[in-house]
Amino acid sequence: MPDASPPEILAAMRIVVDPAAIPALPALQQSSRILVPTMGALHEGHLELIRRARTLAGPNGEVAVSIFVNPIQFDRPDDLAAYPRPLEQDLEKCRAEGVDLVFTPEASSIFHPDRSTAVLESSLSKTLCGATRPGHFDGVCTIVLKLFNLLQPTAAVFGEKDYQQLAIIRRMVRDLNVPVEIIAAPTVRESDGLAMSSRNTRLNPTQRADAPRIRQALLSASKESSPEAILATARAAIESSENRIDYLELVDAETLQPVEDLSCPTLLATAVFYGDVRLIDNHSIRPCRN
Ligand SMILES: Nc1ncnc2c1ncn2[C@@H]1O[C@H](COP(=O)(O)OP(=O)(O)OP(=O)(O)O)[C@@H](O)[C@H]1O
Ligand SMILES: CC(C)(CO)[C@@H](O)C(=O)[O-]
Ligand code: BAL
Repeated sequence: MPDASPPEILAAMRIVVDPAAIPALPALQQSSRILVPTMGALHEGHLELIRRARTLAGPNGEVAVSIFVNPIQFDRPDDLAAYPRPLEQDLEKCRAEGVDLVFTPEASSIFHPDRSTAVLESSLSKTLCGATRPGHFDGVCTIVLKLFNLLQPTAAVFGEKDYQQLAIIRRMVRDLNVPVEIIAAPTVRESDGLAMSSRNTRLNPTQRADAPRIRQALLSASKESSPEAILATARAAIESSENRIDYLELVDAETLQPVEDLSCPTLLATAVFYGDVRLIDNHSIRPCRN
């Protein structure tokens, strides 16, 4: 019996707030659901992730986007309070990209008041952002696993701007046998090289004009031939009267531990404060030298 629904209704994007109302993944035709987890305030970086998901899902698969500012991954209450939440604009952007399902729950429906279980990663999360944002990646792993359990995606797309997050999610999926394929997408940048980030909107004009130095510094320093020279060059090029370096490290691209030489693929990674706005960026140094 043919479906009598008009095509515009068939194509409508579903917006789900209540976790209990998440539609099941149809078993036969729509066998894939590709999830893009976000905290909203969507920009071109997110939209590239969504386009990647759309391509992977194909015409019969589903693209799901979660928009949830996850309170348990914030180490500073002021950062959580100031996080931008332009939900209506986000929904319009998702519609324009052909997203099938947006999941945008309330924190109260996600976290039981009496919750006592979390996902803790104990190796990759000890350096870089994990060292300066205590508990951050426990919060990320816990919400991502909950999103996977709720939405049952076949695959999920994450950005390389959050390189450490991507590595930790891959580790979690491996260690806990989570049946979700993890797809990485490259960092999308403004025309002056600044990595797109929802927090960029909180920079004042002077800070915004200064911030591209982060990317320029990582690129120029990576031409140096020793870890010491790379770090010294990057530090000198990032530092300005507008900012404060939270961390700047050269780590093994796989273990995320600091390196003493350049014999393996490495990652030059930094977090930089402009006032109370914290920006991150990284640059992979390949191929192996020495
Ligand atoms: N510039 C970017 N290029 C590619 N992916 C990105 C970019 N910015 C964010 N992402 C990815 O989008 C997903 C959701 O990230 P999130 O919602 O935290 O956005 P964000 O811009 O990183 O915000 P912020 O860093 O201010 O928290 C993550 O997988 C993240 O890596
Ligand atoms: C993966 C994520 C959506 C979990 O809250 C968040 O850490 C982010 O936006 O990168
Ligand atoms: N994309 C990183 C999320 C956070 O800063 O909490």
